[in-house]
Amino acid sequence: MERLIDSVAARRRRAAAAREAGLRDRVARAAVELFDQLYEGAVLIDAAGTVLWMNDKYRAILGWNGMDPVEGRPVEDIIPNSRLREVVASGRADLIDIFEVEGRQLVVSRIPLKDEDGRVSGAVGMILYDRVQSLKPLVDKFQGMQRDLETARRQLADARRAKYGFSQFIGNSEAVRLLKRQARRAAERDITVLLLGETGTGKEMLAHALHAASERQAGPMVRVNTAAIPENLLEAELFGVAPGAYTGAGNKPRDGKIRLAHGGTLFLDEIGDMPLSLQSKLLRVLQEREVEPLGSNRVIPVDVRVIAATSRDLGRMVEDGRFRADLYYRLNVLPLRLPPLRERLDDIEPLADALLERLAIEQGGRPRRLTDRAVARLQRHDWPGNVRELANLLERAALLTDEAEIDAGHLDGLIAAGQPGTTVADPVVGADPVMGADPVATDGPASAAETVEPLREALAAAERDAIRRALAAAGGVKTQAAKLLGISRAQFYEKLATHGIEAGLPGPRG
Ligand SMILES: Nc1ncnc2c1ncn2[C@@H]1O[C@H](COP(=O)(O)OP(=O)(O)OP(=O)(O)O)[C@@H](O)[C@H]1O
Repeated sequence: MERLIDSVAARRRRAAAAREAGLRDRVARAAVELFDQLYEGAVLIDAAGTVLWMNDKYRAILGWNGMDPVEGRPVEDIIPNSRLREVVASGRADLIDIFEVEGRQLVVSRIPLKDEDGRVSGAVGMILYDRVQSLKPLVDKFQGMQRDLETARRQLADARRAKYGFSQFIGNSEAVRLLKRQARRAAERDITVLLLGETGTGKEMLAHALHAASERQAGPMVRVNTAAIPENLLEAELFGVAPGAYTGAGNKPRDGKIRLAHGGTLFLDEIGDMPLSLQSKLLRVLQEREVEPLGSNRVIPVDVRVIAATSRDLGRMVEDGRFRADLYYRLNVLPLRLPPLRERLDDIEPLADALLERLAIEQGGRPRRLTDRAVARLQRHDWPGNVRELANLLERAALLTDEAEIDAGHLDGLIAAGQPGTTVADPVVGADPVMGADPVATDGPASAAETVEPLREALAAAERDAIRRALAAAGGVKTQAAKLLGISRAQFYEKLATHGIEAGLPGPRG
């Protein structure tokens, strides 16, 4: 009885298998017919790369002699440079490609065929379109867009690459040599660095050099200037935005600068200006190494090395409750102090030479030289705006004279015009802006024409004066000073940088 049941079951299984095989056969034939009708050309190969079938249209495109069979021959014998064998080997489809046959550009598609066990048993190649010429405008447009995208990507990558190395950080004084030694050691360790120094002492430049000498040099270097970004935009700028986080946020996520620095260095400039409300969120990034975009309930892991910089006294800000103590200790792992220019007068000459060379490259012509008296004059100034102020002064001095040498007389007036408390009238009445007020360094009596200051200089001096007064009135608080002047915080910060004014120390110096 059991044997009878077994043989009935076996017969049923055989009948089902035969039905399935028949069905598969019919489907395969229908598919081949469909290929033949739908496509400009179609070819089928087996796992060994042998042609099993090719439709007449493909044969015609190849100019194949109708008498010669293509079946049973290696696919490359029939279609030179065919890539169907690669599709068999990889098991991956080439959904769309442009392929040249007999000098004609064809739009083709290659798809692997798999058996029930998922093994690749062959491949089918289809010519989707054989008149690529008519697609040329579209293809050109696409290629153009791809080129633009590549250029934009390259430019962005360049902008995010470190701009300076240690060798460009000029200075032979003991203080700078020590700083560079410490910075080189810091670069090798993947730890947080805090750069402390007055405005224009080279904090940003050193941050770039640290990144360039670190293991992260191939990664991005992303700078955020906390003081230059309005408070209400800073959170989104730093942490990013989830889709639809607020009205107008759009429906695509926007990466913040912290995320953009992933794998590289995040340079937080003017960290002392970070609003208290964001300080705790930043602390979390440093502690947990993850960032939570605005309006998101998801955290994203980030791998960044943080370099922070400030011209403020962060310790004092902690005492005054304006900076979180826990964030301060997180940042202050390795503090590096950048000495002001007045503490390293010997560096002025090499710095000035390098800056004049840079000017000559930018503006063309040969670099100007400084006379000994000019160097001595520069060394008598106390440089509240440090190297940036020196660079601005040399640029203006170079504009004032066509001579190859810049002498003390060219510098006196410019230095006097930049002094705190100088008003528009001062240079003409008190100190001569061109020939100078210092009798020791003046080269001779000035003519009336020489005492007239270019309007640009006069306006700049007036602006500098107004900024200094506002800072003094606001007790050094930038936001307040910007308000007094009726300009935005960002504009105010830019002006400070342009004039080389150190915001923390308003009023006369030296
Ligand atoms: N040691 C140096 N060698 C050569 N150039 C320097 C040096 N220090 C500063 N500079 C130049 O001086 C200018 C100001 O430097 P930088 O912006 O790095 O200063 P900073 O301390 O970051 O200023 P701020 O605090 O105002 O942002 C830049 O043009 C920089 O190239």
